Amino acid sequence: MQTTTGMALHTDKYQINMMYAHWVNGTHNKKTVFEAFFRKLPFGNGYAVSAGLERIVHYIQALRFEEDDIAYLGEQEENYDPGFLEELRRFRFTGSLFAVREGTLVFPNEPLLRVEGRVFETQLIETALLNFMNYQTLIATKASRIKQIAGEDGLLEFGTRRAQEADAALWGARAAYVAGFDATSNMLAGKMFGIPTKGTHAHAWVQSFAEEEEAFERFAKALPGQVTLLVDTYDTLSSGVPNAIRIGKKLREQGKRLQGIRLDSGDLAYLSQQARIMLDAEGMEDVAIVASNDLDENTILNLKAQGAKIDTWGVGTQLITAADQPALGGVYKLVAREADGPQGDGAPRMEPTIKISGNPEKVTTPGRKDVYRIVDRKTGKAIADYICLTEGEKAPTGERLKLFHPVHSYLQKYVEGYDALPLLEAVFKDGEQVMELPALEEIRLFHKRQLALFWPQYLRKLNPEHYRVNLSETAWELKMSMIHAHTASETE
Ligand SMILES: Nc1ncnc2c1ncn2[C@@H]1O[C@H](COP(=O)(O)OP(=O)(O)OP(=O)(O)O)[C@@H](O)[C@H]1O
Ligand SMILES: O=P(O)(O)OC[C@H]1O[C@H](OP(=O)(O)OP(=O)(O)O)[C@H](O)[C@@H]1O
Ligand SMILES: O=C(O)c1cccnc1
Repeated sequence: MQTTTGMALHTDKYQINMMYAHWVNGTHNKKTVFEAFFRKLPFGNGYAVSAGLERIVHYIQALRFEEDDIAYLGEQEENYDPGFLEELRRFRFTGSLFAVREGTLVFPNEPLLRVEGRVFETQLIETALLNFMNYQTLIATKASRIKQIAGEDGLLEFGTRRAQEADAALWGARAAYVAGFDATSNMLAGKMFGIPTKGTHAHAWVQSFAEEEEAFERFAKALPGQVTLLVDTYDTLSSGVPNAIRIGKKLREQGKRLQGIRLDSGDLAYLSQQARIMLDAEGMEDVAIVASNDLDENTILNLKAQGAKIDTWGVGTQLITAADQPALGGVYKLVAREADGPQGDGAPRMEPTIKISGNPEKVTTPGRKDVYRIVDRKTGKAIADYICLTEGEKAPTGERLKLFHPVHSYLQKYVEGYDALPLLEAVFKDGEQVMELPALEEIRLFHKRQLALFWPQYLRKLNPEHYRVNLSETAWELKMSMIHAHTASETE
């Protein structure tokens, strides 16, 4: 389930077969550089929220082929050579990982991960890395959209029962918390990650007693400090709310307080307004109204526009399954490889590599790259992201900088008076973890600060402005020369 040990086989068979073919050819220790990025933002959003790194780190730390993995591989129809299986027995990740921090706002075509190492290991981990990065980034992005609309209202993650199995529920709850949700209903997620947990009660609680009022009373007696009553089992306004008010009064007499009521069906705008009037008439202005029922950012926005009196939103299915776009299309592409032929005495000589496609959006950008967030010193706001090669050119340092659109090169501009914040940070170097992972609260805060770096037009839910990700001139020229070299050799 949530374990990251024993996950060496959490990969596609073609990775094992490529590892094998490299081993047979004696090329398995050749150095490679891969970068992971996505091409299209989900949900029509203006940004995505990076997530998944913590799990990636745990996965890499624990990456070993256990004896039962080796035995299973030995049974495959490929009939792998025992020498290869022996090599897998000794397998350890010896490469380097550079990654953007969880909670970072990220954009299409910029590397979120850069993995460097022997092709034997960089190829193996592709599947798991994309699996973790794509799902968690998707859910963090969906949660961030909901948070943008909910503002300072409470947000509870209720998705577990509808999630695509247990891992999705747990890591999805964490991704939602990173992006601004306040609590989860999933107790294991609370225990594992330290996310605050919250819960009301279900219709079954009310149904298990003859009378709704009795059910409320018994619940309040058992949990006097934590009473949020679900008021829609029979009839919200004629039964649920009046009964909740009666319990609220009793609690008040005991010096306690009814925390809230929960609405879970019907017209949530109308019912919340009426319930608010009824509660306020009894001096219960401090009793919160919680709403749930297939909510997402659109229904929440709509309900707010209708003047719904809802303080806290419980969001499940739509968030945890990213229902309107159930996958993020992140990819992992080879950008540099160890050159053939004799190597010098020092580090291996690397050369860029490109993937050509008839679709210009799918042509990869060759070379080992870094990405910087260019922030205007005067406004403190991000202007654009800037991708440049790690070798053969200078990282941006504040002087006049030419920005290039990576696909439409005629789109260019110059910027000055900026800070260039590097987004990719070293997480592993030569197999050793060099970054201490931040605590979850720190990640959440970091995400909040990230949002403050962007003008609101990039953050709005509907038709946001397009934030630019640019290539350095040198990276652009390398890409063009490699495209030309390939197309020229094709026409020869
Ligand atoms: N005032 C409103 N404006 C827009 N959408 C609303 C409003 N009130 C509720 N909704 C949403 O409309 C949908 C109503 O779905 P549905 O008709 O299945 O629920 P219901 O009949 O009220 O409850 P259930 O079938 O769960 O008992 C939900 O997604 C809910 O969040
Ligand atoms: O609607 P979601 O955003 O997924 O939130 C979680 C839902 O789970 C519970 O419902 P339950 O499982 O009892 O089903 P029902 O209310 O949909 O009948 C709760 O009452 C919410 O309606
Ligand atoms: O605590 C709740 O109200 C809750 C938890 C999970 C799913 N729906 C509601």
